[in-house]
Amino acid sequence: MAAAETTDAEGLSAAQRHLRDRARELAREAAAQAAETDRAEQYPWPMVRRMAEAGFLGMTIPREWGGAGLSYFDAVLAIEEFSRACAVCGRIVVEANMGAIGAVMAYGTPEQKRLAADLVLAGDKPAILITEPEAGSAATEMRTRAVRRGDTWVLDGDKTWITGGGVSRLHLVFARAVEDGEEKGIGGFLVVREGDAPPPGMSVRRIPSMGLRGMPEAEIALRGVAVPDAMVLRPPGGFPRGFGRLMDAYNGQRVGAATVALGLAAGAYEHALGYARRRRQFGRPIAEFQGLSWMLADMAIEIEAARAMVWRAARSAGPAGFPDRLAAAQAKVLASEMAIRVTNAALQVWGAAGYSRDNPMERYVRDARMFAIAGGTAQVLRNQVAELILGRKLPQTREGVLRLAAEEAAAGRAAAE
Ligand SMILES: CC(C)(COP(=O)(O)OP(=O)(O)OC[C@H]1O[C@@H](n2cnc3c(N)ncnc32)[C@H](O)[C@@H]1OP(=O)(O)O)[C@@H](O)C(=O)NCCC(=O)NCCSC(=O)CCS(=O)O
Ligand SMILES: Cc1cc2nc3c(=O)[nH]c(=O)nc-3n(C[C@H](O)[C@H](O)[C@H](O)COP(=O)(O)OP(=O)(O)OC[C@H]3O[C@@H](n4cnc5c(N)ncnc54)[C@H](O)[C@@H]3O)c2cc1C
Repeated sequence: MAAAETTDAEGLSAAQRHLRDRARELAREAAAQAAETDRAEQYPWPMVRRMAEAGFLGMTIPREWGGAGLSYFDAVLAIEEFSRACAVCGRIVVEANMGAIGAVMAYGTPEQKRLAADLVLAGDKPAILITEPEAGSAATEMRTRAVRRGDTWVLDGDKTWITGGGVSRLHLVFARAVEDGEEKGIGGFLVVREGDAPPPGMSVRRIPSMGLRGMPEAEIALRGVAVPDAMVLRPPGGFPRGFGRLMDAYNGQRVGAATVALGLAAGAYEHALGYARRRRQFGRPIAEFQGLSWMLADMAIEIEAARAMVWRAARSAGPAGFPDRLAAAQAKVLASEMAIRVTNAALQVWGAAGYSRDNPMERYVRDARMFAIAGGTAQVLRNQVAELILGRKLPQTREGVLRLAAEEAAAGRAAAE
């Protein structure tokens, strides 16, 4: 029988502590460039190369494809460290280990896996294209279509708020699959940018955003983009179950996004704690004022609670190898809302100095804001948590609510007869 692995008080193995220490070390370089990345609104390519060389991109890719074969939990340990220093870097590590790359590694053909693994290990952060101008939370109402013409699928539609638009090479496009004139369900289509220009038929327009300014967000128009049949990602159950199985993979990225929120909150808290000890008013360190020390205490409590939920979600990988849907949604709601509160409180501790753009606190506040919106808003994820704990579908459309009411009325009449 194999000896049980020794873990520390946090439940981490020696290898996991080493991974975290390595990430912490490299995150010092990430910290040094974070302000300039934000100011210049430029994707941090030099840092991407450093993270790729150090093996932080593609950690979760199985060894047979050249990755490190690490778990989502291992990846989470590294993502928190990068996000404390530079949330843009943290998000790059998320998308180079979870989401689209997770879906390809789970459902892809050997050729698709080879292609995706090579791109990510060389420094690509894949993009996932779900949202559309008229289909945000209601993602299943997407209109983008992939129409089969022989061995080629032709994509037409508009995607928006696509993270990495213009810098990513691998794109996982969610679209309605139409074969023989009939809609079959929602599928995943892999589109690769080979050179500097977008692939034929794809155009990209950057959206100016509030935070995480080193990471481009973009509108992406797809006009007759040709995808060979060999680049269609076919999860078990085919197109009719395509959306659900692709979302299974996306639950991993929800945990990743929750980790970035956790990391940046922890980074802001550390800056606030240090400042509260140093800064003196009324002849005393400001940390001695109960109004402030309780704020610091609440920050510490909230961060620990979020970390516990994020770790639980990351460790919950189900049969498909992805984190559990309920645990992922719970962790993301808690961590994203916590990050907004904690970064705001941290800025408050700094007083006017926190409000200056010479200081990282205002960046932390801006960077924290997106996580309760992207990847499923806090409201929509609460709907999902409610459905899963109640064990029933809670329809959001008017038609769905009316249908449910009619079904319940019919069941009531049948019971009375
Ligand atoms: C799921 C929703 C779009 C609600 O739409 P519907 O009410 O039409 O859909 P459902 O009937 O609830 O679901 C359809 C189908 O999918 C399965 N499903 C849904 N969510 C999950 C999940 N998280 N994990 C596994 N399976 C899931 C569901 O069971 C159904 O399966 P069957 O057909 O029964 O097999 C809406 O609730 C929603 O999630 N909206 C948010 C959309 C979203 O998250 N967009 C993210 C875009 S990417 C992004 O933002 C990146 C940012 S980042 O930094 O990560
Ligand atoms: C920084 C950033 C990065 C992103 N990256 C990506 C990406 O890489 N790929 C991608 O595909 N998408 C991406 N998105 C898009 C993101 O997934 C959507 O913004 C999100 O799903 C919400 O859609 P929406 O913005 O259209 O809001 P809407 O769906 O229009 O919602 C507006 C408001 O209504 C609420 N609401 C809507 N429906 C309900 C309901 N049923 N119950 C209760 N409240 C409800 C919402 O919570 C929200 O407060 C990103 C967004 C941001 C901000």
